[in-house]
Amino acid sequence: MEFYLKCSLKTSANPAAAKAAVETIMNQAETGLLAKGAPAGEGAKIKSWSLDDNRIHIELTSGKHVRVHDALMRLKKSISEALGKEKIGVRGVEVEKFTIVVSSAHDLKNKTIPYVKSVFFDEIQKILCLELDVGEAEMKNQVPDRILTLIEDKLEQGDYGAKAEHWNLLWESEDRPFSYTADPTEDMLKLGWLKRGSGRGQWIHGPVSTKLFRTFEKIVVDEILNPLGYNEMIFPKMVMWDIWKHSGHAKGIYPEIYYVCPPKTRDPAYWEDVMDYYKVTKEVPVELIKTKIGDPIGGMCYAQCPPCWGFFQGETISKDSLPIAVFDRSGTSHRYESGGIHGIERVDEFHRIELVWIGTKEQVVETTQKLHERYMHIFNDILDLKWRKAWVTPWFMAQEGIAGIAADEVTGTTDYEAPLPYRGKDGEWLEFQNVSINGDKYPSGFNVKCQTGEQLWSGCSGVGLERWTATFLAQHGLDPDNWPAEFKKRFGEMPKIVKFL
Ligand SMILES: Nc1ncnc2c1ncn2[C@@H]1O[C@H](COS(=O)(=O)NC(=O)[C@@H](N)CO)[C@@H](O)[C@H]1O
Ligand SMILES: [Zn+2]
Repeated sequence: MEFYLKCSLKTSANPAAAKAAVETIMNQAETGLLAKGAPAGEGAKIKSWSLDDNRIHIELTSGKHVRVHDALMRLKKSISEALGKEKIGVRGVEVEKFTIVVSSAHDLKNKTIPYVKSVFFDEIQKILCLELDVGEAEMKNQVPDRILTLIEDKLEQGDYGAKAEHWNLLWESEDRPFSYTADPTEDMLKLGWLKRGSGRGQWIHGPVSTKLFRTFEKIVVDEILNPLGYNEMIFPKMVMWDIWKHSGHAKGIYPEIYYVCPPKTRDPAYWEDVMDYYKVTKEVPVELIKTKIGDPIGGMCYAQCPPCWGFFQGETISKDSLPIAVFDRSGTSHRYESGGIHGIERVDEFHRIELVWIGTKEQVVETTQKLHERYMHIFNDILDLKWRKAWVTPWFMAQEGIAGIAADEVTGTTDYEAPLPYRGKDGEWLEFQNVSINGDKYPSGFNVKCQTGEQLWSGCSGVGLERWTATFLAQHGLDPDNWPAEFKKRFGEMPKIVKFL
């Protein structure tokens, strides 16, 4: 990897008066200024420098240590001091050429990258040459470093063939016969348990399917949350960009967010023309409305746990408060899912119980283990499911568009999956929930510290109620007489169904 920078420092007057001082700085730089922080001999190098009547021209090269833009800032600081003594000021930096060369087996697919003027792939030398379009501000703000990281991620994604999901079987329950093999959503519609909402991937749950959701929720409360001491919180459901910047979601969830825009003003007079248009035409003037709403402030709840970190952000948590175990079930999550008509197993608006636990690495690993044990009890002894667990790409990496698995063998996501008999013997299994150890990602992302100074870790688990319902009914059918006794007794009486004529 090689960085190259050709630039000049603009001076308020002819720098000739300080030539000797500049010469000394340049001569000592490679063993001093530009070597600091780099392994021996791997600092930045000065390829050339010269003075003219109001500029100091500099050419720099570097490897990945003391990169040329950092090297320039160091030189600029020291030259400014020297020029200052001659009452000459440095008036900024002009970049003539900034290139980064990295070795690469193949070209980049998408070459439009912010602040990148051109991308050239040399097939023979197997190198990728990037020409950047950056100024002093971008160099100070480490934009070249982020561009390099982005390129390395893209090249790696290319190797994985985009999003190759990682999947390793951990455990599978006993096989069991399935007496019911129809699509539960179809039968729920026929029986009037639910109806499609008017929104894409949206459902209206009648009393029966709602009671199913609430029974699953009650099982989670009675079998997990109360016994393990989880306290309920209410996480915000409209998520601001700032949260997703800290959680990492701002790197990759744009294709699936339901965006939220505020009105430009709440003054009714401003909206009168919209109201009049509707009253006269009975049509909502969407084009007109688009001119009257502000920029998106964020989006509807997507991963459910990120907004809870606003509660801990910037704090130091006392040792005796750890481990923290909380959950949220205060509202819906929204994802602009893939097209096509799905049953309730894949919806745009869904209901999830999100568990979050925070502590030292040991506490988080122990809490996670206890959770897996409780889920094992629920799925085997109460819901009597056929199901399995698999170690997969951590959910937070997948949501940042990164494939592969986490660095250490502890951080990662366990997907809970079940077969849906109506999909047939080789049908795709459905992920009905997951449990993740998220490592230090969120405490670091939100700057949350522990009184003892140990690195905080966290975990989370998303219980999808549509997914539990789809799985449970797909395997047991809609007739309560065929439901496992342990579930049936918790469900109780079937609610009165609204009859449509
Ligand atoms: N489109 C969807 N429809 C129904 N349920 C969904 C949908 N997307 C996710 N879920 C539910 O939410 C669970 C967790 O979603 S996840 O993206 O895998 N993981 C996260 O977002 C983590 N924050 C844990 O919730 C899934 O296992 C599933 O049960
Ligand atoms: Zn989560």
